[in-house]
Amino acid sequence: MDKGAKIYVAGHRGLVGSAILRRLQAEGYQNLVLRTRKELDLTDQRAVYRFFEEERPEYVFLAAAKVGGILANATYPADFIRENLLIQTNVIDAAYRYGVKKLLFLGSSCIYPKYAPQPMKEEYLLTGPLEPTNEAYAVAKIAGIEMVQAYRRQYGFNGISLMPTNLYGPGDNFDLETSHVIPALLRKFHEAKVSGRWEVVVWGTGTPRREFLHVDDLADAALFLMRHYDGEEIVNVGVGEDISIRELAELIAKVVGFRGKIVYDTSKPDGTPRKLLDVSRLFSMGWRPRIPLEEGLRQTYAWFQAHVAEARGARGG
Ligand SMILES: NC(=O)C1=CN([C@@H]2O[C@H](COP(=O)(O)OP(=O)(O)OC[C@H]3O[C@@H](n4cnc5c(N)ncnc54)[C@H](OP(=O)(O)O)[C@@H]3O)[C@@H](O)[C@H]2O)C=CC1
Ligand SMILES: C[C@H]1O[C@H](OP(=O)(O)OP(=O)(O)OC[C@H]2O[C@@H](n3cnc4c(=O)[nH]c(N)nc43)[C@H](O)[C@@H]2O)[C@@H](O)[C@@H](O)C1=O
Repeated sequence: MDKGAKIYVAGHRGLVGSAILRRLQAEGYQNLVLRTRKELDLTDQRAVYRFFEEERPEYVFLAAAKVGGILANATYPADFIRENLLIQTNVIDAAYRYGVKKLLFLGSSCIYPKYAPQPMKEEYLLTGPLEPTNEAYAVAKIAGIEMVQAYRRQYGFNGISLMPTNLYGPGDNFDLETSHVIPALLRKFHEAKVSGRWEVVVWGTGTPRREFLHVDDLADAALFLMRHYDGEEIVNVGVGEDISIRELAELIAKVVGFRGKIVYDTSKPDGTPRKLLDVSRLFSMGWRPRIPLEEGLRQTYAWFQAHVAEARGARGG
């Protein structure tokens, strides 16, 4: 990917896409092709073909998808399977047809079986039943992995697939119904602190364990693999360590400065009991994450205060 290469970042306003865009811009890439969803709906196959025919990007980072936390996945499975199948099928096929040199597809750690041995190696894919709360999303992601591999085998198309663990960082979705746990808890603790409430409700039992990667580290890994990896095998992207939701809640309370009580709403789902990736494939290539969790949470909280809490305050929300 030379600095003049024409690069399409699909989903450049999302958590991951915006981090990849920041990183590309910081490294001096200027020939970037960007479209908002309003300008190009990636579920519309004809529009996607027209776009690739006109723009002819050389590299594609596919970071557009229907994404959400445990409750959104469990409540809207039809949207998750439909939109993700359409977006990824259209973009991967158009990339192949219109001569893209390399495409990077993003899966997720939820593609692995619910009770996979921990940490989860890439070869555990399709070895057991999935977690029901995100089965529709996971099946779409697994189809995307298969499609990238099939296009490599049949057509020699250079697509690679990354399986990131749970991500967080600036630009995340802070909506309490649809977000992932980190943005939800940052917001809940912040709002409790500023309004003087003494209790914060955390979903589930607090016992599930999750692994969290800052999105700037994910963007770093995405560029690293775009440059150095051309294989068919999927690659896990994570930090190699996990923590319980209870420990996470206590850490976020500390970061935000909330000193009240944390209560657990066990009517909400826990989801997969544990999701820790085996990252030895990626680490053996020489890549390492740089941002420790507490530092990443402090930086994300500062971003939330400046961009989300401030804007809501200004709107009186
Ligand atoms: N967040 C996480 O914890 C994880 C994410 N991933 C993967 O990373 C990728 C990016 O996720 P993330 O950045 O978190 O998601 P976001 O929801 O933050 O961003 C998704 C982006 O996709 C765009 N998009 C969605 N639907 C369409 C459409 N029909 N046409 C055009 N654009 C569309 C959105 O546009 P708009 O802004 O206009 O709505 C948005 O920019 C996904 O593949 C996801 O599965 C993997 C593991 C964990
Ligand atoms: C990235 C990943 O994200 C999803 O899977 P998940 O890991 O279960 O994601 P989550 O961040 O929503 O929850 C993690 C844990 O945290 C608990 N939890 C506590 N309190 C809140 C809370 O307030 N909000 C949320 N969302 N969760 C909470 C929650 O009950 C669960 O035990 C899938 O979409 C999946 O498809 C996927 O790819």
